[in-house]
Amino acid sequence: MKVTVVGAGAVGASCAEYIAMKNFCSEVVLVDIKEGFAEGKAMDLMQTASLNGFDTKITGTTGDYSKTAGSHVAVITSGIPRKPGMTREELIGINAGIVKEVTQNLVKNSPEVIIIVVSNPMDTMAYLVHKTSGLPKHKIIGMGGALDSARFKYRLAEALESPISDVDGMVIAAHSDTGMLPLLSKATRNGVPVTEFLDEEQQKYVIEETKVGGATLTKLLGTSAWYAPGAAVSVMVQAIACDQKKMIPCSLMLEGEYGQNDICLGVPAIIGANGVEKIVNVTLTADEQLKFAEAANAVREVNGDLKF
Ligand SMILES: NC(=O)c1ccc[n+]([C@@H]2O[C@H](COP(=O)([O-])OP(=O)(O)OC[C@H]3O[C@@H](n4cnc5c(N)ncnc54)[C@H](O)[C@@H]3O)[C@@H](O)[C@H]2O)c1
Repeated sequence: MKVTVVGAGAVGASCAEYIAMKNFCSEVVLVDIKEGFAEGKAMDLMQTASLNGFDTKITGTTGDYSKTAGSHVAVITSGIPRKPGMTREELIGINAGIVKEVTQNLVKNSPEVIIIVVSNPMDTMAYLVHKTSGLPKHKIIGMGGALDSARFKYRLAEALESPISDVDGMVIAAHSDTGMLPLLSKATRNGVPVTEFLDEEQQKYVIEETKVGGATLTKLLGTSAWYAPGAAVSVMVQAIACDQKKMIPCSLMLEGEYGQNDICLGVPAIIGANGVEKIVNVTLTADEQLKFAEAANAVREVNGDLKF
């Protein structure tokens, strides 16, 4: 299995590192526009191979997409990250051009590729890839829900004073500070609804801290986070590479599911060798349905700024 990661910055390199450490891919190609940067990151990572015990071959290239030919999966992390105080939506002007160009280069060299979109504003960038790549819809997957769900579980475990492995939960809808929908009604500790353990104030805290999870880190770090985003992507790549049929919330093109059409939004899906094997319909409460629809309206407005 050959995987390309475009953008050898913070998220791209972290993603390549986690993929290699899990040792399920034969090759990871890093691509960046900055001269020598991807080559340098690849060499540094390869020098951890004997220390960390992996056999995945990592190479780097400055914009030579012929080196990516025959990739099964490609991850797009190229673009600018947000600075403290910025929303993800403010990145659209620069990132849309980058994502469109990168997509064309990837598809030209790997016509069968499955693309995982990470660059922000992610739901809109995933929509852009649908509109410009010519790939079937099951081969375009936006990464947001996997990360946001991990942040939700972190906050749940904190409030429950429990180990994270006791906790399960999922975040759907938009990958934005206001449009995220942590499904508290379905979150559990060892199968018991968390609502049995947490009072209303604790529940509100978990939801609000989950939604601003990225902004909290951006304020602390001066740029957006990379470890958890990289790990989240690696879980998705592994689900495809190993045909795991894992249920992961991803930003997918909706055609009637959850009452929406012609929009990419986070919904639970089965991820396997074909990319998206199936979108899973879960029953939402009336309040969750309303919030999902509001998130869709906001993403649609951002999509309106795209020029194809
Ligand atoms: N979806 C998510 O959950 C999530 C999480 C974290 C970050 N992000 C987004 O991922 C993107 C990357 O974040 P980062 O922290 O790694 O940023 P970064 O600045 O560390 O890395 C981005 C890299 O992209 C490269 N690049 C720019 N234009 C390119 C092009 N045309 N071709 C190839 N490479 C190009 C840059 O040279 C840079 O090395 C940002 O848009 C960020 O907002 C998304």
